[in-house]
Amino acid sequence: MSNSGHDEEERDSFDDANVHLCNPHIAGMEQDILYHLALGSGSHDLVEMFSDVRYVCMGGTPKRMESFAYYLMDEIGYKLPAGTTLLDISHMSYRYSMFKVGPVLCFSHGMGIPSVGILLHEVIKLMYHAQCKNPIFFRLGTCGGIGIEGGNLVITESAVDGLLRPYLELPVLGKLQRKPAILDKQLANDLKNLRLDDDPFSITVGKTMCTYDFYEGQGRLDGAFCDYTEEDKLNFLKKIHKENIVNMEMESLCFAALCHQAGIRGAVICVTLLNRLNGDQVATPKETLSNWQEYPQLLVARYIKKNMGLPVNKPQREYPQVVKCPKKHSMVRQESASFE
Ligand SMILES: O=P(O)(O)O[C@@H]1C[C@H](O)[C@@H](CO)O1
Ligand SMILES: O=c1cc[nH]c(=O)[nH]1
Repeated sequence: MSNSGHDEEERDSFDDANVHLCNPHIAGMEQDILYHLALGSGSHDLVEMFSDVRYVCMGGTPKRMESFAYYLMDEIGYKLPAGTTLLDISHMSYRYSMFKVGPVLCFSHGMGIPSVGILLHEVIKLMYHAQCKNPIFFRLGTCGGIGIEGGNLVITESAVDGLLRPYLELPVLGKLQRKPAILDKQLANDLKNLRLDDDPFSITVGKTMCTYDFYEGQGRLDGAFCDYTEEDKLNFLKKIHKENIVNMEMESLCFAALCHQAGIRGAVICVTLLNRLNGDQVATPKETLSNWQEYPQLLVARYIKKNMGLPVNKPQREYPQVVKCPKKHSMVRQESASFE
């Protein structure tokens, strides 16, 4: 049995397999309206529009995903049909954004489990209706590092909730359902191995704590409410760090659980915005943050290019280098003069 919950023979047959839905009702429906994407199996020719999709990339903001779509176009050498521009395919939904670059679909998923969960239901159904073969899903996010300085990458090995439980718990028809939050270990390792010596970031593979809130849920002292001390906070962060939890964000649990349930290989790659052992506020200049947000994109673009048989290259532009310090949880960043 592989870590995706499917045995190797089953996995091999996935390589050319359509996405199957664990829902007997959909096949019998006259049409399926993907309401939050402003698409439908009756209103759109989903096979014509999307059957060539092999990679689904998602992240919090529309801007990040649009930039990623443009970056991918350059990287994979994809040309838009003459006279057309990159369109937000689901702009009529006013909920999520969606861009297609050849075999890659890029979505914004908003913040938190409810938002990414709705998107994932509809994207998984889209893959099914479009008869996509064995798509791979990536979340390209931001996170708070635990013992890792800002501007480095974490690839999630497995996700836990705020109580360190490795499943998504969802009330369904008045009962709690538990969906195991398992990610593909091979995919995580393959991504990690794509780091190049010149890269300005380190990559850590470890456990991610996925919370329902950015402030109290992540033990911050700077929310509108707080009834614990700095010592309480640090004790908690150090305790979970000992359990190999290396970052906190707000979507990985649901992403892992729904990908696993659908039999889809998935990976979560987040850039750290700060080391939570040193503080709570995200005080890094915006320009630096937007540079850091490109790091997960570099790695995922490399994975896609390698899979497509294209050469993998080092970053095409200069990024500031990380300088390691001897102190345990500490690294300082050497800002390049042209950068700030
Ligand atoms: O993909 P993003 O950068 O939105 O993910 C993290 C988790 C929350 O959605 C958000 C909090 O700032 O950032
Ligand atoms: O600390 C952080 C930073 C980004 N996203 C989070 O959820 N937490």
